[in-house]
Amino acid sequence: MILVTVIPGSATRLGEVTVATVALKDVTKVFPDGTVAVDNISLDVNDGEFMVLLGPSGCGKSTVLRMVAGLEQPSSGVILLDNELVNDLSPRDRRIAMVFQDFALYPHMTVGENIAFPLRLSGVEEAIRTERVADVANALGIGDVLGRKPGQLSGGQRQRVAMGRAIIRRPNLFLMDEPLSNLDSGLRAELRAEISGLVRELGVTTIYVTHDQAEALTMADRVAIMRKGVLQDVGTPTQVYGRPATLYVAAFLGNPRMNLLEASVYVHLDRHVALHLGDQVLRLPWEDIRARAVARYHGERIVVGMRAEALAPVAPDASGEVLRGRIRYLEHHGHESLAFVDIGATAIVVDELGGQAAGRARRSAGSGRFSRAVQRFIGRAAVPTAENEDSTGGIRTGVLSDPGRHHRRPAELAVRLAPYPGVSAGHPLAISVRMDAVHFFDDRGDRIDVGWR
Ligand SMILES: Nc1ncnc2c1ncn2[C@@H]1O[C@H](COP(=O)(O)OP(=O)(O)OP(=O)(O)O)[C@@H](O)[C@H]1O
Repeated sequence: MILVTVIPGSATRLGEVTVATVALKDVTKVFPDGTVAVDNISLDVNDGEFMVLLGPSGCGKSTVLRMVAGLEQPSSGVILLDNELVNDLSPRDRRIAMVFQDFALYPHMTVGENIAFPLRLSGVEEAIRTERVADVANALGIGDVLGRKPGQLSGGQRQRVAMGRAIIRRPNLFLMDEPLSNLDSGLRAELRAEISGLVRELGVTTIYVTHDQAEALTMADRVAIMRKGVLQDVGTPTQVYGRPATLYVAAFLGNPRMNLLEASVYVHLDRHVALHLGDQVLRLPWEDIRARAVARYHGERIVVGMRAEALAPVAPDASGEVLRGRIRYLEHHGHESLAFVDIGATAIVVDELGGQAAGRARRSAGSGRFSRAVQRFIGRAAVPTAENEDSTGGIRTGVLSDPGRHHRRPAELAVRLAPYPGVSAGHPLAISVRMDAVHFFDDRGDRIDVGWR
């Protein structure tokens, strides 16, 4: 891997950037045809921070970036750069540099001339231009190709030249829109380390747009996850991965994807909260700090999320929180194999591009003896009503079955196994579940939790 070398002192010479913070407050963008590309987003980017906007195609990431750059006007809301309202400031007055996916270099100019071009436009004299081009090119590891034309460069080198041309202007703020998406995966991995290393050395506040979660999780100080113009979650990679705010974020991040299973909640006072997954039951002990929060959904359906790292194959007779099923199929990835196990439960499939989860159904106070006891115990009125307990005392449907928001299908639990295990499809598997690593989401798709980050 080629590392970015920013020699001591050169960062200051290259950088000389001033403080830049970005704040979007209640920003909405509705295009003339009625498309709501950005829906009431508020987001603060700190000075020197590397903020990644992540989401599927069409969720509004580029529109946010273009509004910060001044290329689009917000329909409502304000954009502040360094606490100054810039809604009406032209792009050129914002000291912003943008790097796009389809960066265009001038084919007839050398690398050096391409990088120097913005300085030439602003009338910087040649001696200073030459010195700054050398600094930037060395920092980007392209100092030895300054005399070449773009056609004589690799894709990665061309992208570095584009970066160099953006950096040389000493922007306060970098805006990057999928700058790596045209490159092959090996080069992408190499360049993402270089780019994040370089902008950190330079200390330039950066907003970086991508739909690639690996880029987001590896490069960002913080990640802002969008869906259909709406901000879903903002946090460090560890926060959004480890404690996703919504079902959507949980489903979007991670490989393999988080297992999301429909569970019926049944409270066993003082003992545990039972989570019924089809015919199988997991128990969340009362001692678990989240048990009371989950107990509020007694008699209802929630979504239980388990990443593959929360699951481990165990001996068939193992006790504790164990799910049992049969392997439906295996995927071999070289360093590991994934078993997809039919455990007779229902999976909730979140539509990446579709609407948000169902609106919260109103919960009414319980009326039965058991309900009242639970209510007293957990101190809330969110317990089953006569209508949602069936005649056998079992649990009836909650509100997760709104087909417009999610769809359901038989669950195939993704479980990590050693590479090429001596098992095949049809083989029974017992899987232990680390209950402390399980996530809970309500019918609206919001995290059920105590406290927050
Ligand atoms: N000028 C425009 N007029 C009407 N709709 C637009 C316009 N520009 C973008 N849109 C729409 O706004 C929504 C958000 O687009 P945007 O380009 O911001 O999404 P994105 O998340 O950056 O997607 P991608 O990753 O594919 O670039 C999309 O539905 C898009 O079709």
